[in-house]
Amino acid sequence: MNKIYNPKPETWSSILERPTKTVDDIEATVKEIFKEVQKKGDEAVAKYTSLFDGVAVDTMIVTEAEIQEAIAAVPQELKEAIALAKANITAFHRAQKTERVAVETVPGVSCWQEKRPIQKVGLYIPGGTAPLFSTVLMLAVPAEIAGCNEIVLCSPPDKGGKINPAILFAANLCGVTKIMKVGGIQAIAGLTFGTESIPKVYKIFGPGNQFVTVAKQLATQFGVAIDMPAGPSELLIVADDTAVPAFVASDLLSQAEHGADSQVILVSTSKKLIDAVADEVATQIEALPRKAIAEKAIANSKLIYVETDAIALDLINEYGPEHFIICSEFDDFYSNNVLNAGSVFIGNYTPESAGDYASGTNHTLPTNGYAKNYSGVNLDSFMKTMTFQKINEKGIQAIGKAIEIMAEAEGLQAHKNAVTLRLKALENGK
Ligand SMILES: NC(=O)c1ccc[n+]([C@@H]2O[C@H](COP(=O)([O-])OP(=O)(O)OC[C@H]3O[C@@H](n4cnc5c(N)ncnc54)[C@H](O)[C@@H]3O)[C@@H](O)[C@H]2O)c1
Ligand SMILES: N[C@H](CO)Cc1c[nH]c[nH+]1
Ligand SMILES: [Zn+2]
Repeated sequence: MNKIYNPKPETWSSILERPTKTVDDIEATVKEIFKEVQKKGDEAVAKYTSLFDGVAVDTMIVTEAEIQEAIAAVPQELKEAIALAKANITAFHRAQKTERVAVETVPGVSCWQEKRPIQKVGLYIPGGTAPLFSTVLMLAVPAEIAGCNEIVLCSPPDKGGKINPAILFAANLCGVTKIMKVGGIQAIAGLTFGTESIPKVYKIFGPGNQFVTVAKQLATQFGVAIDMPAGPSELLIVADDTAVPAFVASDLLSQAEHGADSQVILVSTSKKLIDAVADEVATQIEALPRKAIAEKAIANSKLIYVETDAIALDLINEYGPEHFIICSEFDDFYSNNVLNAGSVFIGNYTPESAGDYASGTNHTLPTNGYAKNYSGVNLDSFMKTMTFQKINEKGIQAIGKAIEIMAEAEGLQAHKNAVTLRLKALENGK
């Protein structure tokens, strides 16, 4: 791992550059696939599934028989673990429901705000190198709590043309209404335009590799909303001598094993800790089944020494990590002052994996610095906020004049008239 000591602030952005491909590299492919799916529907989707996933599927739609087969195939122990995770995710997301906000701004003018579910949502579940059934819980649980009535799930088929049984089990458990064997750019294009088999949706959710992430961003140009750009996983840990090097190394490796383009960073005010963590990473990586993947991510990763916690905090806020672990004597300082992070994990006994699976928080989070301007998935992601107003005679008399003056000043006579007619009617006692 690269050790960097006291980097000057002007070098931070190049040191902290993500290893992901730039959007330009992928955009041309995404555009071409979108065009073809829009024109040819299922035929184009099947073509790209065969090209990128190396399999020809008879029908993209998962049947009830396949779901029942999957339910039978999932071991009882895993079913119980999924049930525990689902209960915690449900508890945390249900608690995010908010009351109606109502204010009488002036007597006779009532304004209120209410939330409504997004009716049709598409959930993308990654399946390229690992079948992320935990992501089903993270997306379908809040979708169901919000009251979305069409929940379409897409995930890439394996070489045998099947979706991992745990994904199907979790989807069935969490109220998904339609499951499709399709992944990558072609899945996002299908959800954007609709095909003979894939329903067109209003909003697309879920993480994925760079192809999926760029495709989601392009989907927004065709009127579909997305949760956020949630690309290759990343983790930044700030730790000092109160941290346990073996724990810190295990957390770094947990995100490094996601993909070669994942990025993990340690920031520390202790050179001793940096050395101990580097040794631990070298030892622990040897035993990992996904060592080859983790090694590539670790090669891009950094161990950064800084002199003070204040400098560390500035660097962290500039980076805006997807996940931020704090193992420091000054954990309050970091948790109170961090501005840019998708999800924060505090203390030696809060591994990042807890948020990935079962603490209750959502693991679908902004990457690539988007934690500066996007939230992770939460209950509100599946809802729209609508405002209402009801004005009585007294109310329109209170604000009518101001509206008339403002409409006149904007040169919008019809706007003014809509008020003037009412005010006159009231003056005339109508
Ligand atoms: N940010 C988050 O919240 C979060 C959560 C979970 C996972 N992740 C990330 O999700 C990613 C999952 O990636 P994955 O690859 O395992 O699964 P994936 O399902 O995202 O992507 C697999 C699909 O990519 C397509 N593809 C592969 N190579 C291609 C190419 N050369 N051209 C066009 N399309 C191609 C194929 O259609 C394949 O089905 C990882 O990077 C992981 O770090 C992020
Ligand atoms: N760490 C991933 C988000 O970046 C989520 C995940 C799912 N399974 C394991 N991890
Ligand atoms: Zn993870």
